[in-house]
Amino acid sequence: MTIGLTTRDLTLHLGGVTALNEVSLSVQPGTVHALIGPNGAGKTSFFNCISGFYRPTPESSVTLGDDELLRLRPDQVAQLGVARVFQNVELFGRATTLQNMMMGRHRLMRSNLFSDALWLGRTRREENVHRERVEELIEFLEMEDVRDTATHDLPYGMQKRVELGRALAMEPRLLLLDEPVAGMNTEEKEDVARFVLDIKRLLKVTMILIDHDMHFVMDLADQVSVLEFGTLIADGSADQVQGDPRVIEAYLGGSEGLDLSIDGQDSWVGALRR
Ligand SMILES: Nc1ncnc2c1ncn2[C@@H]1O[C@H](COP(=O)(O)OP(=O)(O)OP(=O)(O)O)[C@@H](O)[C@H]1O
Repeated sequence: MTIGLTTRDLTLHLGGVTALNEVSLSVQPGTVHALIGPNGAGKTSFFNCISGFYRPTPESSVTLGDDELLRLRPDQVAQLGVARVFQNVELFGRATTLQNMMMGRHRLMRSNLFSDALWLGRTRREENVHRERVEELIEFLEMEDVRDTATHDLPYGMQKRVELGRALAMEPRLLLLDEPVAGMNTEEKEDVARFVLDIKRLLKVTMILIDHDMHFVMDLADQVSVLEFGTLIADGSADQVQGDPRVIEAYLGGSEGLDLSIDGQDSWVGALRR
């Protein structure tokens, strides 16, 4: 079932800094929801709160469907179907694409070492089912050519794709994408954009996306939330947010500009959508 996420008064103190200040927002089921903001705005902190790595104030609430996520451990949050693709590559480099993706099936595997010893047959059957699912995902992400390649031998863009595959292998209900196209060339970005649209359309997974590439974000996101100094300053469609004076000020007032110019041309993700 497609599921949404709601935060109420999400507040996080880190040392002397209020990294998140009463952030209340709703991520609609089956949508791509972007979270943007200048450096230090609180985006990564937001993900860390959802994932169970950080402890927000007791008044805060984060619900996934009917489940309250706060006060759960990261492994318990993962069990509820929240998967995350991290900013840095976090693969087992000597393991192959297939092996790395099989690790994503861990939360879905019922067998453990003890039952393995007693029920070899069942374990083998279970392993086959997981293997089949991973093979389907390898096809979905067009990685057949590299399925048996050690991931440290793959180009950066392909390593990121394996990570996406491992997260999808968890059969998540919510996928957190932390700067998925940082450091990628245009072609690699186009691939990621295409896969994000396919994940939404075909797998119907709800996604929250953090990225500094505004073309990528604005073209993909159904809804955009903007943070500044831990406070939610705008929330709406890409068009609404881009025209919001507070958002423009937040970016232009900082060291980085919000570069939304597309050189008079249609954007590349826009072209993909047609
Ligand atoms: N471990 C920490 N201890 C103390 N302060 C922290 C810690 N991590 C982050 N902060 C502070 O919390 C605030 C929010 O940081 P966060 O990393 O969430 O921002 P961000 O929007 O993800 O930034 P970026 O775009 O640079 O990744 C910043 O002021 C940051 O300096």
